[in-house]
Amino acid sequence: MTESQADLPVIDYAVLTATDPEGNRTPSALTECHRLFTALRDTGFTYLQYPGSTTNDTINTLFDLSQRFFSKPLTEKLRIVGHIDKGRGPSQGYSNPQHLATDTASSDLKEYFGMYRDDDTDRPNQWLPDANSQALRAGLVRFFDSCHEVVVSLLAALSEEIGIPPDALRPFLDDRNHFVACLRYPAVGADAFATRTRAAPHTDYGCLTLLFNDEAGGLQVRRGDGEWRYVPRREGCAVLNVGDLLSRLFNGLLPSTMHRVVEPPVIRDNHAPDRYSIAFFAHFNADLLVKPLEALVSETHPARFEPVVAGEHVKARVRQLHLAGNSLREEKTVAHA
Ligand SMILES: O=C(O)CCC(=O)C(=O)O
Ligand SMILES: [Fe+2]
Repeated sequence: MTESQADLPVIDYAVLTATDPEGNRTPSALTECHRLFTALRDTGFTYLQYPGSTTNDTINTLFDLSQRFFSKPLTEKLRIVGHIDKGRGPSQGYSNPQHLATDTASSDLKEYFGMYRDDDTDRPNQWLPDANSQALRAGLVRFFDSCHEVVVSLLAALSEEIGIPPDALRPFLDDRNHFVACLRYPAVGADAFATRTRAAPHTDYGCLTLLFNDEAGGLQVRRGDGEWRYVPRREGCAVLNVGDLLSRLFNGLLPSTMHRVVEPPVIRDNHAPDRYSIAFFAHFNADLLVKPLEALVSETHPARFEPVVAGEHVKARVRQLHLAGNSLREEKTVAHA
C-alpha cells in the first residue's frame, strides 16, 4: 500500500539569497521569500534545496562518518554518554533511550550523538579519540557553521516578508546556541512498530530545524486535517521545519507542526533496515525572552503567547525527552482515546 505523502514545496536557497549589484534581493529572490513564508505558514514544513556550502558530497561524507561511529561497540559509545555536568546538556555526547530512559517499554527506537558549539569551553562536547571520531568532529563543526549561516539567512527572508528589517532577528542567534544530532534508528523487525515508534510524535523545541535523511523513509508530518503524511527524502534537499519558539515569536502565524518517525512506507521481509538522519536544531540565545513580535500583534490579532525564556522552554522539553525516552507531547491521550 502506498501511504499518502505530504507533497511539500521545494524552496531554492540559492534563489532565495540572490542579490543585485547593490546588495538588494532580486525580484525572484523576493518571490522565493514569499514562497518560503507561505510554505511554513501552511504546514510548518518545506523542502530546502541544499543550502549554502552544503553539498551532496559533504552530506554523504557526514553520513558515512556517522555510520562508522554507530557501528562501534556499545561499551565504546557509552564512554561518551551524555550527562548533566558543569552546564553540559544531557544530550551532549552519546544517548540511547534503551539504556538510559526510565520507561524503556515505550522509548524511541533510536540512538544518537549530539553536540553544541564546539568552541564553548563552558560545556565542552564529548568525542572519542579515534581517527573516525576526529573526522566526524571536523565535519560536524563545518556543518554547524554552515547551517548557522543558513538559518540567519532564512530568518532574514522571513523578516522581509513581515516587513521588519532583514537583520532584526540576527542578534537572537548570536550565541550560536544550536544543537546537532546524528541519529541512528537500528534495524528492527516490522512487529516492533505494533507498540513502538522510532521517534514519537513531537514538535521541535527551538527556532528552525534542518533535517537531512537517508533513503530509509518513515518521517511523517501531521497535517491540519489530522492525517499523518510521509515526507520522503528528496534528492539534494533538506527538510526545514518550524520549532516552538519561532512559532511563538511569529504569534502562531508559523505553526510548530507535530511530526514523528514510524515504519517505512514499504516493508520487505518483515524487516525495517537501519535508518540514519542528521539534524541541525537552530536555537535562540538561551536568555532570550521570546514573545510575539510587535509587528505581528494588533487589536485584531492580540498576542497568543505569554513571554517565555528560550533556554527554560528548551530545558523543560529536553527533561521530558530524557525521562520518558521520547518527546511525546499531548499525543499520549489522543493515541489511547
Ligand atoms: O530522524 C528524523 O527524520 C526526524 C527526527 C526528529 O524529528 C527529531 O529528532 O526531532
Ligand atoms: Fe523533530
